[in-house]
Amino acid sequence: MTQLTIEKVTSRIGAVVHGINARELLPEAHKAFIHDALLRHKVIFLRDQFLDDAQHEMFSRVFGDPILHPTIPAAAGTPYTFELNSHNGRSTDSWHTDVTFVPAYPKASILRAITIPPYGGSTLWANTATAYDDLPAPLQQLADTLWAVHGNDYDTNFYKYDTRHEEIADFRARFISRLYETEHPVVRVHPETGERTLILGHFFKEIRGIPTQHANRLLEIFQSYITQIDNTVRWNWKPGDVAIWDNRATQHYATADFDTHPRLLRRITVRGDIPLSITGEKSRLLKGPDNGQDLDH
Ligand SMILES: O=C(O)CCC(=O)C(=O)O
Ligand SMILES: [Fe+2]
Repeated sequence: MTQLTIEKVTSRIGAVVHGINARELLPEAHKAFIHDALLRHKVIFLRDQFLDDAQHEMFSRVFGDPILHPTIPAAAGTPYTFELNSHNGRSTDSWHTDVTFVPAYPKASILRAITIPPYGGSTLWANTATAYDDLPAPLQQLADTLWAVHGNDYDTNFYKYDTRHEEIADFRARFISRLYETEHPVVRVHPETGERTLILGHFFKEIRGIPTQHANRLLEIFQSYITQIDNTVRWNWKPGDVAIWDNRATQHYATADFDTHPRLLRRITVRGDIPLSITGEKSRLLKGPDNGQDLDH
C-alpha cells in the first residue's frame, strides 16, 4: 500500500496529503489517515486527482453522508454536487462557514478544481479553534456566553455586488427561496476533537440581547482573531486539486481577483451534527420549513 505523507502548509492550518488516489475506493487505513489529518490540520489538500462527479461523491463518503444545499439544487445530472461557476469575476469573497443558517450545518466540504483562471481565484481558510485559543481570557469568557442568530438572507456578500445585475439578483432569489434562521452558541465544542471553536462568519445576523450596532462591533472583534493573516492559509489552485475542510473548525474566503476569466469548481458537503455550547445546550432552528439538512433528493 502506498505510504501516505503529510506536508504542512502553515503552522496553524492546512496540509497537503501525498499518496492518496481519491479516484479509487480507499483502503481503510487511508480513510483513517486522511480523517485524522483533517481533524488535526482543518483543511487538507490533494493534488492531481481529476475526479469526475461520481468519484467525487464516492470520495466524499469517506467523511460522511453527502447532503443537498437547503435551497440551491444539485448541478444537473448529479445527486449532490454544488457548482461554483464564475464568468463575471465574482466569487464568495467574504469569510464564512458553510450553511450556518441551519442547526446541523455540514461537517465537511470537499471541493474540486476544474477550471482555474490564469491568475487569482485563490481560496483562504482560517482556523476557528486557534482563533478561540488566541482570545484573551475575558473575551473567551464573553464569547462562551453569547448566542448568535444566523440567516440565509444575509447581505454582506450580495450587496457588495450590484443586485440590479440579473445574474446576482437571480442567484440571491434562489438562495433565499426558503428562509432559514438558526440560533447558535458563538462557541461550540467540536464533537470529535473537544476543541472550542467560534461559529460566526457572513450568515451572522445578530447577537441575542445586544443591540445590532454593538453586536456588529463584537463580531468584528471576534472575526479579527479568526482572519488575522497568521491564522489562515491561502491555496492557489491547480486543476485536479481537491480541498477538504472541517466546516466545524474553519471559515473560508474565495478571492475575486481573476477579472472575468472562467473559474469552475464543484463541491460536495457532508452531514454535520447539531452544535453544542460549552454547557451542552443545542443550536436551535428559529425559522425554516425543516432543519434544512434532512432533504432527500
Ligand atoms: O469558490 C471557492 O473557492 C469556494 C467557495 C465557497 O465558499 C465554497 O465552496 O463553499
Ligand atoms: Fe463556502
